Amino acid sequence: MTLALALYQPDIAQNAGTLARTSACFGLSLHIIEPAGFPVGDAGFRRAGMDYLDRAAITRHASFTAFEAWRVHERRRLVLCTTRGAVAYTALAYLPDDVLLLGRESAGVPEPVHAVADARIAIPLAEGARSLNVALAGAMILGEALRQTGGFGGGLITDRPAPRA
Ligand SMILES: C[S@@+](CC[C@H](N)C(=O)[O-])C[C@H]1O[C@@H](n2cnc3c(N)ncnc32)[C@H](O)[C@@H]1O
Repeated sequence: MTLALALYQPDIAQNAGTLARTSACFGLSLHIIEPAGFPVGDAGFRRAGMDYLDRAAITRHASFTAFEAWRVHERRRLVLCTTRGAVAYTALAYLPDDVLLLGRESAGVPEPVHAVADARIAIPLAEGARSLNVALAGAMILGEALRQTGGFGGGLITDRPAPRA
């Protein structure tokens, strides 16, 4: 099993398309928790996802309740990425089948979703900064989770320094 990304009621098609492309590039599934603020076939979604959408494993869940039924059945942890996170994203020990949940652009996630998460993580920001773009936050957190769990693909030949010429 691999890590998975989940988007809570995403508002902006281009961000969701970017994250669909990111998921496809790392062979991960993307879970969209509806309602989204755009039709999932939206032109902006397709433009940002490009031809990677053909290989993206996207599941749409009609509600958070439906998403939770899937997740609990799969016995995966729910890791909420939130500006209100109690733990720095580099301090969490990720599991290879964690689901990384990103909140909606306009409002994050509601309190009951916050409460049900197994872990709540944040990317620490400079004093006074409110939040990152959701796709950038997802990419940073996914990078750390893949690094820790050995999830990067076979395209990486070596992580040793190149020999001197
Ligand atoms: C634009 S932000 C949401 C802003 C919203 N007002 C809030 O405070 O939750 C959209 C999503 O990106 C992710 N995100 C943005 N900045 C983050 C950070 N510094 N740490 C963790 N997640 C972040 C979270 O999943 C967040 O719900």
